[in-house]
Amino acid sequence: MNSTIVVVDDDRDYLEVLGRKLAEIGFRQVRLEESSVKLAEELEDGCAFDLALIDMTMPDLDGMALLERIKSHAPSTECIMVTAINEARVAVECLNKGAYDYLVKPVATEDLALAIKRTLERKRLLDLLDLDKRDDLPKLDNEAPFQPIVTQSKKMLRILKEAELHAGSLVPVLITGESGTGKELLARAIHAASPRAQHPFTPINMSSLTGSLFEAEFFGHTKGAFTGAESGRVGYLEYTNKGSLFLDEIGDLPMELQGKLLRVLQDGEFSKLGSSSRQKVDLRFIAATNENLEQMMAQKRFRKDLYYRIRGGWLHLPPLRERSEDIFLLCRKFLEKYYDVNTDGFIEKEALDLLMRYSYPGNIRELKSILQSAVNLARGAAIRESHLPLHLRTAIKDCIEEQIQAVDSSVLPLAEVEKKHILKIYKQTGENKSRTARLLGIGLNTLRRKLAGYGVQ
Ligand SMILES: Nc1ncnc2c1ncn2[C@@H]1O[C@H](COP(=O)(O)OP(=O)(O)OP(=O)(O)O)[C@@H](O)[C@H]1O
Repeated sequence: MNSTIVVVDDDRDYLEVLGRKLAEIGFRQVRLEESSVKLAEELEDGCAFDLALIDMTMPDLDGMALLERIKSHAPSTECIMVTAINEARVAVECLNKGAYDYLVKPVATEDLALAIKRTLERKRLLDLLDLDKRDDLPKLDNEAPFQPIVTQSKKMLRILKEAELHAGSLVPVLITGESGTGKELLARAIHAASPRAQHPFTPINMSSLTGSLFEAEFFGHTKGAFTGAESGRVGYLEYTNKGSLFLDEIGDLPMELQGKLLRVLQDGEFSKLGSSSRQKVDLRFIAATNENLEQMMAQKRFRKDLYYRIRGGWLHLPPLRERSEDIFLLCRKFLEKYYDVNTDGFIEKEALDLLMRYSYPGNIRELKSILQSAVNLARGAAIRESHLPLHLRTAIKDCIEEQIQAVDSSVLPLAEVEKKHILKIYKQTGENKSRTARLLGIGLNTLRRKLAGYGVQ
């Protein structure tokens, strides 16, 4: 596991005992420290850990004094006190001073694992709350898993930090966003940043599942389970054991299969087709959709219990048109295979202008395919306007004309201009009220009121 832990105890033998137990539980980043004074100095110099396991009785600086110093200099380090004396007064004092838990020696591995799990879960929740309050941009602790996601958008960088915080825990994560915004890429990054990174990541397209396929695909089957089952087959659940299951397009899962999926999520147990024995699996679930699940629930097309089960953490990816600062970076990333992107000449200014102004209904996937086609047409030369698809050039020309008309219509009363604009966007979104409200930056109720005023239901 990726959390950083420091254990402080002046008794070298006990330090090593705890070190071994932590390795057994799966923690890899553990520091064993005999000197509480040395650790306090380092923490005061800015060093931080996710968790400190602190012995109470130590010479020079005892556990209680170290706890106080940690809470004033590195408050985000959670502390668990470890003591030889089981005394309620001492325990209460430690908790009052900011320790999260209190363990009595000798500590059983299961108790240690449980206390650490609870403490790190609380830390994750506090870090998530803190993220909402902060104005500065949070840094990723482990950048490598998120490297494939190219972005400099502040919105996106905050989402990546949130994703990193969820990655360390077991909570199911729901990723929403329009098609092509990078939901699968983010799901892969969460898996890679999680303690499960060495185990399988299995993407499943839920829209392709039918009633009979669901069980065969998820549970697998034994030899002879049904006509034609000439050999046994391992299903997604068994294959992915200890890894992450990516439930893509979950909004497209037929209602009759949602109950079956819910049972899988709740029980973590299943029986192969053709077998009566139950098998247990240890899985992390990540789901994604470009549907509005809340709307689907209101229309009774998506089960509420399943929704709350999959939405432990919720990450919503903004469309590319809301992070246009990423367009140039993405162009560089997608073209670096074919061009020397360190020189300015790989794409002509007019072509870049068009790419920067386009609205990308297909998001990053669309940008990628536009560039792939442009590379083919340019045959090694810099990409020019004429290498870009006609629909993109036309869309931008139309948009410029509309802007000119909008200026011409400045003699219209303001209410009339507003009405025209709202109705235009409403039409462009296929009469989708939520999207229209989001694009216009107004509340859904305000939009409904205005549409009703224009005689649109
Ligand atoms: N920030 C990014 N940086 C680099 N490549 C990206 C980024 N976001 C998306 N991509 C690329 O864009 C393409 C679409 O991404 P992805 O499949 O993850 O989107 P999606 O939201 O899951 O789409 P859908 O809803 O259609 O399944 C992929 O080739 C992916 O690698």
